[in-house]
Amino acid sequence: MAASITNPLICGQIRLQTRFPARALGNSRVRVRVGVRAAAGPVLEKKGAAIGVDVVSEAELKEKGLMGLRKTKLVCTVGPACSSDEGLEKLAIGGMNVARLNMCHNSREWHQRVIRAIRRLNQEKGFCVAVMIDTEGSQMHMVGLGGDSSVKAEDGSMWLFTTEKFEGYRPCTVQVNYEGFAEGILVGDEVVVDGGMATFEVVEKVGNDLLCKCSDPGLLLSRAKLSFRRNGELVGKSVGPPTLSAKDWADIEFGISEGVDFIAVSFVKDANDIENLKSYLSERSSDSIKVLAKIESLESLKNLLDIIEASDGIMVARGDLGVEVPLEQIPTIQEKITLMCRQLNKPVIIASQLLESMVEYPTPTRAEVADVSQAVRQNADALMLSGESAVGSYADKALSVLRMTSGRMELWSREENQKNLFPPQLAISLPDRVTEQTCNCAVQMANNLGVDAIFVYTKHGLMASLLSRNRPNPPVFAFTDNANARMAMNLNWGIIPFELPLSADMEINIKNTFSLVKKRSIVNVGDVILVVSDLSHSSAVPSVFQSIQVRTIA
Ligand SMILES: Nc1ncnc2c1ncn2[C@@H]1O[C@H](COP(=O)(O)OP(=O)(O)O)[C@@H](O)[C@H]1O
Ligand SMILES: C=C(OP(=O)(O)O)C(=O)O
Ligand SMILES: [K+]
Ligand SMILES: [Mg+2]
Repeated sequence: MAASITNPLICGQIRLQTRFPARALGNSRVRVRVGVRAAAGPVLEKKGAAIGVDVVSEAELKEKGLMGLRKTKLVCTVGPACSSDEGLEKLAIGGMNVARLNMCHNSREWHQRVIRAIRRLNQEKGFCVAVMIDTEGSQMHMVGLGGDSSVKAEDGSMWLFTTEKFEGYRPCTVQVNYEGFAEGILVGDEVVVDGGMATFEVVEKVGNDLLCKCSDPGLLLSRAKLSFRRNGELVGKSVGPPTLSAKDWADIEFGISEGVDFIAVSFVKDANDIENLKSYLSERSSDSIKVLAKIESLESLKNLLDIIEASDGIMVARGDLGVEVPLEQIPTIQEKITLMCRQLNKPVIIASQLLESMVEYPTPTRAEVADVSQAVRQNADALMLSGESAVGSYADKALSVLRMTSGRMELWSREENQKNLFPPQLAISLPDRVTEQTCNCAVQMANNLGVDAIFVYTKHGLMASLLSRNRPNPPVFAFTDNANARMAMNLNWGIIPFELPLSADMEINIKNTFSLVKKRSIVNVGDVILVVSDLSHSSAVPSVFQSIQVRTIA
């Protein structure tokens, strides 16, 4: 590995000394406005093709400069409120990096139309929106209440939990969706409804059913979630349906055939759930699809480290998580998961209720903006909208609130980032450790020198993600010749992916990309670029030659 600084004289110019400190703090050329230009978005011209960068990043760059580029990625759930071609285009213009399709809702034909519309927009208009499907997941839950939206369970009342199927409502009887729900359950165990809305004690096993006494009264909502506790501890995996149901597998098959970029797995229990899906994708030659684990159950919290290691990324699914654990624990769990993901170099999405009030209202609450800011401050890779974009009337505004709020917090955080430059060592083998160290040092150098951008040439996005992991001040432009890698990088903090043919000769790549980005005024003469690569350095030296170089756009 060689860390060579090309042309130190150019980089050491006085110009840099006077100009850089301000820039390193983001003061120069950066305008993060809180006003809303959101709904309309920037003026876009479709010319992304030759250099393989999306029109939205390019427009943002022209408007705000290199240091003003947004780092936090945005995921939008597509539902009836935004699924038209116009609705999707508005979200794309507004900065949606990933479209999420929740397979709980709507038909496969409906989802297929949306996926194809997104692909068409990407192709015809130069966006780069990745597609994520989110499995329904099989959870143990109540089945209907015969039309009632809720029923009250009184203290001491006796209830039958049964798998018998019937129409309508029978007093004090709860239908359960999963046949084997009572297997392994003992008299004295507790049935917990919606994480504690109401609790029952098992008094008798009657065939496959459970006779229970209400020990903590409360409301039962239709489709309320059921779990079991023994001596205060959750009763584990052997009880309840498998993580991926037959319908989920059919949805995954659909995702493979539509060539989606991400599959988010609901109610993951342990690393096996993820490993099974990944090996299936591999057998189907679809291992370019990234598998995200949704952390939304107590069980997943118990196996957190293994799950994160097994997956390609994590979603902190606060909606269901908040049903399983006391709400006051969610903020610390979120922070812990976010930190672990960064240490293990996996992108993390913070999801659910970020701007919940915007499902109905055109402005967020102060508390919601604070919650969004906190997630950005924690350095989450991505933020997600659910109902705000799927069914709300203000999808574009909600997206713009995410955009503006994250931009503002990123700017403020930049100064502080300097203090967190050294994450723990990750790799064990020497070659991997070299890559990791190269990226750590590169970011330290980039921040200290206050360079204008980091350029990385990457086959699968690994080096780009290792740079992103260090949360550098300047943007990371990741050049890849792999379309899947480009889409996957849509979830990585601070990376702007470019897709274009790469040569085995690094010098050619550097010359080519420098000239292309200059021609498009993405960078200007005099801009200082830190270049990182692990592609072979020259055709005369075919072996991998990792290097960090600092070059000036001439
Ligand atoms: N494809 C869809 N079709 C209809 N409604 C949807 C769709 N996707 C999401 N929604 C609605 O948007 C809301 C929020 O989305 P999400 O958080 O993904 O779902 P849920 O709350 O059901 O887990 C849900 O209440 C759901 O009704
Ligand atoms: C994102 C979540 O999952 P879903 O919307 O599928 O319930 C959640 O529970 O927060
Ligand atoms: K889901
Ligand atoms: Mg959920």
